[in-house]
Amino acid sequence: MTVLARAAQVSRRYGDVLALDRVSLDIRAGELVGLLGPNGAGKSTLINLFVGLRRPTSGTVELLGGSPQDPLVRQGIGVTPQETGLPEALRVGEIVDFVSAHYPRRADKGELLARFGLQDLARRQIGGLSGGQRRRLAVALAFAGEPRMVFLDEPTTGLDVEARRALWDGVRSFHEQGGTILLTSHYLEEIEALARRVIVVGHGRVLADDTVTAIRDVVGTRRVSLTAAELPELPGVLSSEREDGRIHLLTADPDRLVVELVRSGTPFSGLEIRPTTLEEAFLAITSKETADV
Ligand SMILES: Nc1ncnc2c1ncn2[C@@H]1O[C@H](COP(=O)(O)OP(=O)(O)OP(=O)(O)O)[C@@H](O)[C@H]1O
Repeated sequence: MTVLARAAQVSRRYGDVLALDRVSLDIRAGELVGLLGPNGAGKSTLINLFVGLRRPTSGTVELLGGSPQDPLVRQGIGVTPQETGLPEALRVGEIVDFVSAHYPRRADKGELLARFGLQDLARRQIGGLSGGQRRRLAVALAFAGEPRMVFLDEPTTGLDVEARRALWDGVRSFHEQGGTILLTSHYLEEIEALARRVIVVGHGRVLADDTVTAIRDVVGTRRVSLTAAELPELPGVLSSEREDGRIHLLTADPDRLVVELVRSGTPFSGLEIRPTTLEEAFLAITSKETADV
């Protein structure tokens, strides 16, 4: 299938900060892909490279078979950055006309607004919109030029449940008509609602690139921490580390682990079980895979 966006061994530095570290990935036509990762993981940087707002320090980025720096290539994409400032005095319909005028192909204004639940607001000034309505409008504008591919950086931040669903419906309908989308989120739940493929990034690297189901299994791990001199062999331990006299174990089945620990008669204290953060889960598993090789 045609590759619409490709990063090959891409690194990006901001001074001393290595925001992306040799990232390689392909997004093919018709895919809806979620980019998942904690704050500072490098998600926005990757989007900015794909849409031509920044250049890589090393490696190459391709967009629609050309360069993201080429304005003609960029006419084939739509973007909603994390933060947008829209002119307050313009009406909703006017800004849609203004943005569409930059593209050779234009979405039908009525349909576009309806797709994002904004059909009754075409004559409203932007200054009179609620925060959620503004965000939906900013996302709708990414679709104004009938793009082949759309990039959405945290599209639903600050939206309530209803507005989030309206936005998801809009994104889904574009995808059902064959559109390609890359969106970022901090939440697996959000990506799960939309995408099948999820790319997890942390510390500027791709930690996993898999189906949402596979990622969900990994993220479902728990961290069991305790103080003990020695531990016997325990079932289902994905990784273990010692830190300041404490032992931290990662497992998908903490109940079984604790039952076996008690059965073993090993003295321990200070037992704690908590969900792992996405980053912990992936870093532990990736470092385990590397150690196993
Ligand atoms: N213009 C910049 N100047 C200096 N450092 C930057 C700049 N932009 C990003 N960074 C740094 O690069 C790293 C990656 O940032 P990036 O915004 O890509 O992460 P992110 O995954 O999008 O985070 P968030 O979820 O918070 O938006 C961070 O350490 C950030 O501080």
